[in-house]
Amino acid sequence: MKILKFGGTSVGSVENLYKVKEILTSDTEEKIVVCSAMSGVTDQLVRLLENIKFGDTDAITRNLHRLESKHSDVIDVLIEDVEIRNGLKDGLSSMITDMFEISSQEYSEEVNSKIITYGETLLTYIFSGFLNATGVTNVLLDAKEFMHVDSTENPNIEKVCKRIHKVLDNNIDTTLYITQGFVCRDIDGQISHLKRGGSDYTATIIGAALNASEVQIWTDIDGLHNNDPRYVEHTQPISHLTYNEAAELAYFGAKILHPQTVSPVVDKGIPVLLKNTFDPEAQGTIISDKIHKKGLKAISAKDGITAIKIKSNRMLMAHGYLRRIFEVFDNFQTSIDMITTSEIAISLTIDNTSNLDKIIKELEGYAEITVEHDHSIICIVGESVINDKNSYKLFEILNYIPVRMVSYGGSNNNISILVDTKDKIPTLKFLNEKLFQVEAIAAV
Ligand SMILES: Nc1ncnc2c1ncn2[C@@H]1O[C@H](COP(=O)(O)OP(=O)(O)O)[C@@H](O)[C@H]1O
Ligand SMILES: N[C@@H](CC(=O)OP(=O)(O)O)C(=O)O
Repeated sequence: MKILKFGGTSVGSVENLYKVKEILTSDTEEKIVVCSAMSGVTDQLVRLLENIKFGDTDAITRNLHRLESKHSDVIDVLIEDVEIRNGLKDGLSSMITDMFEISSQEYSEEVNSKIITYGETLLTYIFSGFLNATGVTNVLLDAKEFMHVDSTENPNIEKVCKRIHKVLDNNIDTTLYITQGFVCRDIDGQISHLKRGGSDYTATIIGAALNASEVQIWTDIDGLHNNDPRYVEHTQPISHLTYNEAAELAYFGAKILHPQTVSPVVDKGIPVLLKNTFDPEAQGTIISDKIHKKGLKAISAKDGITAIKIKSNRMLMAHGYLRRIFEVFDNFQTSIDMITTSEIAISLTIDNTSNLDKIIKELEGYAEITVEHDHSIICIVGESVINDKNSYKLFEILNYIPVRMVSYGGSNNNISILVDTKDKIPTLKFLNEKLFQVEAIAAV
């Protein structure tokens, strides 16, 4: 059994859905296919949720009609048989009616999750219908029946395993299943959802639950590149990554992978392949526990970072001071990403600022606090990267860009620097040239 996940761009148009069909029919192995919403649809649903919050019924109506016609147009082009086409359109209309009903309710967490996951529901319904109509027999599974993850940080794989086996046992003659990414149920059985981009995580949770032979993540690029291709030219795909490397890169901003993607499959050693829907022959990236090459692999950047400097002469020669500071962050369930210390000051970074005011108020009781927003962590990753003979070159960045913090040696596999977000792109470009010897480089 293989798990294949197709992202928003891969299922974002009729033309692309044909490409996905080709990939699915290229072999006969048993597969579960996890699909995202068509690209742009989840963002549209986020806007719909704003309309619901403000009780803006005109905007809700406009939004839902736009959503219906977008999906209805896809059915028109995909399905030739009139009867099947009309049947699918009836189903679509009744889903939109359900959405109207939910949108008339008072806004709540459950309304939020029900609405925001509808993009996956609509797309999988149409795609499964299209495959069946064109002779590719499949069964559409409702992910809400088995994705009981309890807590998104710590999914209950055993529970998912039991439930998904039950669902599969009801369909033993099938070798192709289509299901939705992103949606799940929480510990109380309420409909919930994973974080944005979470369908990758759905795929690896299912992969772990079923002990799949591999999980394939199909997207619009030929694997994880050694730098962010949105900002840097001449990036290269990486053929092999370890789970550690992939987890660091995903956590520190490599958008191609949801940050939690690899965690469910690490213990079971299930490989994760990153493949390009638009170039299926390209090798892509294999993520596994095997170290193919040590040293520098890739650079990524995570935005939205806040730096906090905590300064106090009382730290001088005192013990127990760090513990008190960490306790404050712990009490407000705020995790710390980077940390550097001197004898009288500590600088640290957080990305979740929802409790920042309370944290500062408490810290101000015994230290002078300075807060700087809009920073980015630039992360240089590779197994034993700190021993790579080229790594020292990254410090030349200090000649050109004001670096706020440096973290070296916390792990052998990661060197991080903190810069103002306005310096992120020049930093990524500079490091690309220095570390990967790429000639084309923008002037810094
Ligand atoms: N290091 C990286 N390697 C590859 N792609 C990256 C990297 N960093 C950012 N990206 C971007 O991630 C995009 C894929 O994002 P993703 O959310 O996985 O798309 P989808 O879910 O629609 O398949 C790529 O088009 C690319 O621009
Ligand atoms: N549709 C959801 C979940 C997801 O994983 O999407 P994508 O695979 O397109 O990143 C989102 O936009 O967040």
